[in-house]
Amino acid sequence: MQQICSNAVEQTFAQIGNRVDRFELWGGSTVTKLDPGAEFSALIGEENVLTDEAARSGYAHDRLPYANFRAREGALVGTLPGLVLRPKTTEEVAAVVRKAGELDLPLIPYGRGSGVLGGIIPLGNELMLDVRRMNRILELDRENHLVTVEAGMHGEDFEDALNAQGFTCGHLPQSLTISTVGGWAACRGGGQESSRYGKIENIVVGLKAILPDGEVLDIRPLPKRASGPSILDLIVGNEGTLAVITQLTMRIWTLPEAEEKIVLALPDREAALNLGRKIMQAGLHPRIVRLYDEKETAGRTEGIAAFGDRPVMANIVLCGEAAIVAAEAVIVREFAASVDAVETETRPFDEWRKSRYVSITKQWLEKGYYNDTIEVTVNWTKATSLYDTIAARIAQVAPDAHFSAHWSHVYPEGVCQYMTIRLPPMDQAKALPLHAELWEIATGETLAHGGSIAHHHGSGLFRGPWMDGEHGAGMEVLRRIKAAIDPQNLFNPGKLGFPPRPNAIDPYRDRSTHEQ
Ligand SMILES: Cc1cc2nc3c(=O)[nH]c(=O)nc-3n(C[C@H](O)[C@H](O)[C@H](O)COP(=O)(O)OP(=O)(O)OC[C@H]3O[C@@H](n4cnc5c(N)ncnc54)[C@H](O)[C@@H]3O)c2cc1C
Repeated sequence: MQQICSNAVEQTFAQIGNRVDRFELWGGSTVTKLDPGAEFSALIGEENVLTDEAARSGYAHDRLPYANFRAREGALVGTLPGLVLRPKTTEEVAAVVRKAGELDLPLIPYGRGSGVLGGIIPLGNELMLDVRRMNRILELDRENHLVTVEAGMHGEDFEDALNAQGFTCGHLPQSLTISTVGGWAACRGGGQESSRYGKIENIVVGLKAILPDGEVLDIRPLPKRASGPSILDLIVGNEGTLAVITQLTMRIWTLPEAEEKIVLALPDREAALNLGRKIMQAGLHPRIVRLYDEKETAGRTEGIAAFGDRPVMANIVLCGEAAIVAAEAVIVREFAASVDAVETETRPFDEWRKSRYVSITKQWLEKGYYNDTIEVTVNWTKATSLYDTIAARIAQVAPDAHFSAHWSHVYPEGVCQYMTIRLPPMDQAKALPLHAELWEIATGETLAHGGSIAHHHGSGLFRGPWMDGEHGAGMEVLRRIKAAIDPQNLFNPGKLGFPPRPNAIDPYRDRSTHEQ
């Protein structure tokens, strides 16, 4: 499996890179020659159909690091979208989808392009369906603790509006300021407070979405059901391949009345992981659990003596009713003592909180580095071995590479390992295969450790080659569902390991030969 993945990714993206010029020439030409612009203008207004190249160029890729590396060299991974369409309502989305079906033109839903797996990259001049004009909160239901919001609403605006009413939705990704509510659900995202509020699939309880035939799917926001498999679960995480989400109904919570911050220095990573496990298995509800390896601890704790002989940091933050917070704090401190942790000043946490929505990737990119992040999940029993194995293998193949990790999404049964990999500035011809090899090591070892290849970033384009390894027979189930719901392959073709359209860039073209 590992070898397959390595070859697939390396060849796939090297190949796409080599073919870039051809695809740049294609940019917009096939679709704009057909000129369906007028047809869509009749549905959503001429001003909401963007045809010029400059506007379409802004939608050529998301924040997939590989695409950013290629962009540094002036190259595209895919094509430009044929047109950009900006509908305002669920009905307009339905009308656009029906028209796209009639014209047999594939489309890609677009939130704010903050995805990091290439989910919105057009592979053959797809229409880009920018949902950002759908940006209102439709209902705040205080009694049932639910909010209904349009999918294109800006994440930070949404959370700010809830806070102003005394609520939070509890989904606070690092990308809060650059993403949409619909994008969170489409990618099955996870926020920084997931240990208290859950991932987005625990928060979204109902939605409206448009299926590839233009039908409106309306999932009512009910507590729980036992009426067959969950359709909601099929749509949350579909990344635009099965449905365009137009509205979401989400749980909300009152803003917590009390908070307690506990910053700990621990002897090693194993102690930190044990602490996280104990906290979650005891049924506590911390809003933040952040466990850092030695490298990430060192970068955050300069000048704090406690980390001299205890080089690993844990930040635990409790919140809620004051009496519960006080009781949980007693238990956390008992657990901390049992793993030989020492409590220290809260400065590292306070500093993290101030910059919690700021990404450091851009600064590395600007300096010519190849920076990337990979988040996977694994059971507690395999967590230490997963880290050690990946760290050792990366050091072997790329001694100059940076590798570090933290664990900030914890569950009773296991943990998300969030890894940063970074290659120093070098020729791209050398860097890209090496970058692919680091991905193969991290992802292949995750599968070998029985883990999942993705915790919250989604799969998009880049993780396609590993989707069979991830799901086994389940991937064929997904392929059949996709083929049944979307027989024309209209919705975001070529993503999530699904087949691309004929004549589009096929990122999986050579995969079968590598599998032998
Ligand atoms: C610096 C940085 C930090 C990040 N931190 C986090 C984090 O903490 N947690 C986390 O979960 N993610 C994180 N991400 C990843 C990314 O921000 C999330 O995946 C986010 O949910 C994507 O939202 P978006 O609106 O930008 O979607 P886009 O990037 O526009 O789209 C992502 C995918 O979803 C599909 N899509 C978008 N909207 C819809 C819709 N309405 N209906 C159907 N499909 C749709 C697209 O077609 C695409 O496949 C981070 C990214 C960056 C760059």
